Amino acid sequence: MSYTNVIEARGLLKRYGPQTVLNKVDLTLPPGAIGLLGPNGAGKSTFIKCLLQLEQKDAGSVSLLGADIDQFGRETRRRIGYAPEQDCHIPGMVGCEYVTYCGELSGMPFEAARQRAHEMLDFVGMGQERYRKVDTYSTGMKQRIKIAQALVHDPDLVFLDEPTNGLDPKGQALILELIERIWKESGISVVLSSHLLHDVDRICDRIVIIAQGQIVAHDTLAALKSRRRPEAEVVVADQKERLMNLLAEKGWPARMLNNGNLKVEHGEASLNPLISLMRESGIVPLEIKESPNALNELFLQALETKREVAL
Ligand SMILES: Nc1ncnc2c1ncn2[C@@H]1O[C@H](COP(=O)(O)OP(=O)(O)OP(=O)(O)O)[C@@H](O)[C@H]1O
Repeated sequence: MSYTNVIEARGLLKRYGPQTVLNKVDLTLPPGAIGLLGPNGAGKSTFIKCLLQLEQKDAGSVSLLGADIDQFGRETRRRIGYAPEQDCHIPGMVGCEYVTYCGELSGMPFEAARQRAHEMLDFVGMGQERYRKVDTYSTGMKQRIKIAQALVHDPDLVFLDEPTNGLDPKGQALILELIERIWKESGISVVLSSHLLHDVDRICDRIVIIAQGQIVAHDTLAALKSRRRPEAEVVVADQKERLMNLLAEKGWPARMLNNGNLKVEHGEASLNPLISLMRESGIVPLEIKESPNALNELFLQALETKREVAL
């Protein structure tokens, strides 16, 4: 089946008891490296599980790779890989046996599955450890073997749920490098779920921010990074009241932040008019900071929403 979008969700609703975890999510995603970003408990894993029919949705429709999951769920799953957030290995099994077995579960004949398993274990950088029981692996190795099993059947789309969890910065960087290659070198679309902005910022070309079961932002990384609110934070040592008055005369709303700095909605394409105003008035700024790009700002807002709900 041909497709333009790898994921299309319409009105996706999921409740656990009284809690609405996905609140009528609408989302259309073309092929690519997609970052699903949100604070802990935002609903990322539940979203992935509902798409993969590991959890039953309460309402809405979903198409993956152009096929409605309610009609073609089983067939579609063969073309999709999944590395869950939790450990998913089979206790007592050796690494290469386990990945081979996952290939067979996806319908591959044993020989083909074994060959492809070794290729994927090479890809994720597993050496002789592949002949050891997975139970003895370090966290980094377990994350890598989860990626190998998700790719063994050569899917068109792969979901990686928090694949950098529990890793030190070096381990995180290694995993992110691997994930970047999945899309760039193999053309397999990747949905990378993370609560870390840095993860998705580095390697995803499209970002979805989810908070409290709702999509709060969805755009290309480039668009989110270039979108800036015409605001600035001004640090001045004195004359704050005078500056506030000058800004009000100019028609630029300003407010004093808790740290004593002034937040100015200057509405201009650059900081130059604000700098000129201050220079002409003889007020010397210690620093003028542009507002963060939309990606940072939206993610901070998502974190903030989460915190407010927790209080
Ligand atoms: N099986 C379940 N039964 C009841 N509540 C659940 C279940 N699974 C998840 N939840 C709740 O649904 C909400 C969303 O959880 P989910 O795991 O989807 O979030 P997440 O964004 O993946 O978070 P994290 O980054 O911590 O993995 C949370 O409040 C969680 O407690």
